[in-house]
Amino acid sequence: MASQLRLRSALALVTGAGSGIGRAVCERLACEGASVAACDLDAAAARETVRLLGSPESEEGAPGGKHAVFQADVSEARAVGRLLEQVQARFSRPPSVVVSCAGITRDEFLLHMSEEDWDRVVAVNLKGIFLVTQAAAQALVASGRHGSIINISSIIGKVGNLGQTNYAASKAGVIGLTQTVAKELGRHGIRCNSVLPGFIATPMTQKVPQKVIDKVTGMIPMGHMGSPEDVANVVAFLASEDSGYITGASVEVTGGLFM
Ligand SMILES: CCCCCCCCCCCCCC(=O)CC(=O)SCCNC(=O)CCNC(=O)[C@H](O)C(C)(C)COP(=O)(O)OP(=O)(O)OC[C@H]1O[C@@H](n2cnc3c(N)ncnc32)[C@H](O)[C@@H]1OP(=O)(O)O
Ligand SMILES: NC(=O)C1=CN([C@@H]2O[C@H](COP(=O)(O)OP(=O)(O)OC[C@H]3O[C@@H](n4cnc5c(N)ncnc54)[C@H](O)[C@@H]3O)[C@@H](O)[C@H]2O)C=CC1
Repeated sequence: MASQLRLRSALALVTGAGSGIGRAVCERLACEGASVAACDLDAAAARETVRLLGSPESEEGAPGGKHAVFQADVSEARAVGRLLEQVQARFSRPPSVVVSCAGITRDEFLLHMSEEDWDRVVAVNLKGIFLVTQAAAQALVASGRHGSIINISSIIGKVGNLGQTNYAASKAGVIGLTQTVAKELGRHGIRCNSVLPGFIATPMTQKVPQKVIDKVTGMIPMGHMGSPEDVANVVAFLASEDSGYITGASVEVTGGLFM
């Protein structure tokens, strides 16, 4: 019962909030009492997420509501700077929980991958997390507040994957970034951890060829794909004081895939 409101004093910024894992994270953190700043490139999708959060004060655009919607491209420095300014203006404080879920794939074998597809995936998945983490950390340190930063990497960042040189590199980079941030910010009471999901049923994996889905599902010790809620459960733990002595960790949520 205690875990149900362990985030009642938290303001959580979630990027990629408009779909899949990010939407599930928003729902779980709100369920545990957090106010949610739901950010996405797709503002309409983020608005739908906030609508789903259901508290009466979360009516879209309700001034002073418990939750709020923000639109930003996390790969753009100016957009991320504006995002943190807008969140602090709306809630009068920096987010104490920051969950970077925004991410894309542009899959292709190395021999045929375009520079553009390399650049875009790294810009969103890695540079985006750098920009959001830096802006949020600067605000927290300036205010003397503690915080928990959770970056969504992937098991692919650990083991690689056919057709994903760009994605694998970006997700491996997230792990290294997270460990370094943990080293630098621990003395400020700011924790930083990575979550490495496996094969999770979201719009992102719906694009995977069925023959590949069939191959990988048979490799998962638990025998099935994971759900966005499986990831959100772990994010909520890392966001809360129940993980208060955990930082720099990479937590795999994979059903045992590639353990
Ligand atoms: C030995 C089985 C190992 C299976 C491992 C699968 C790993 C997947 C777990 C992912 C967990 C985390 C996921 C995540 O973080 C979120 C995502 O990134 S979801 C997207 C994941 N993307 C992929 O896995 C890439 C899938 N492949 C493709 O999209 C296309 O193949 C690609 C665009 C790269 C190339 O298309 P095309 O030129 O049309 O070639 P084919 O599709 O016909 O493929 C040729 C051949 O290669 C096999 N193959 C392709 N990708 C994979 C792969 N990832 N793992 C294993 N095998 C792959 C494909 O089945 C074909 O085999 P044939 O025997 O020749 O039919
Ligand atoms: N689905 C899976 O199997 C796995 C997903 N992940 C990671 O989890 C995170 C969430 O993935 P899913 O929910 O599956 O994907 P999704 O495609 O359902 O959601 C991604 C969200 O990010 C948003 N987004 C994309 N580019 C953006 C940008 N530049 N700025 C702001 N928002 C942007 C999209 O609009 C979308 O709402 C991603 O980082 C992904 O790499 C990691 C491992 C496995």
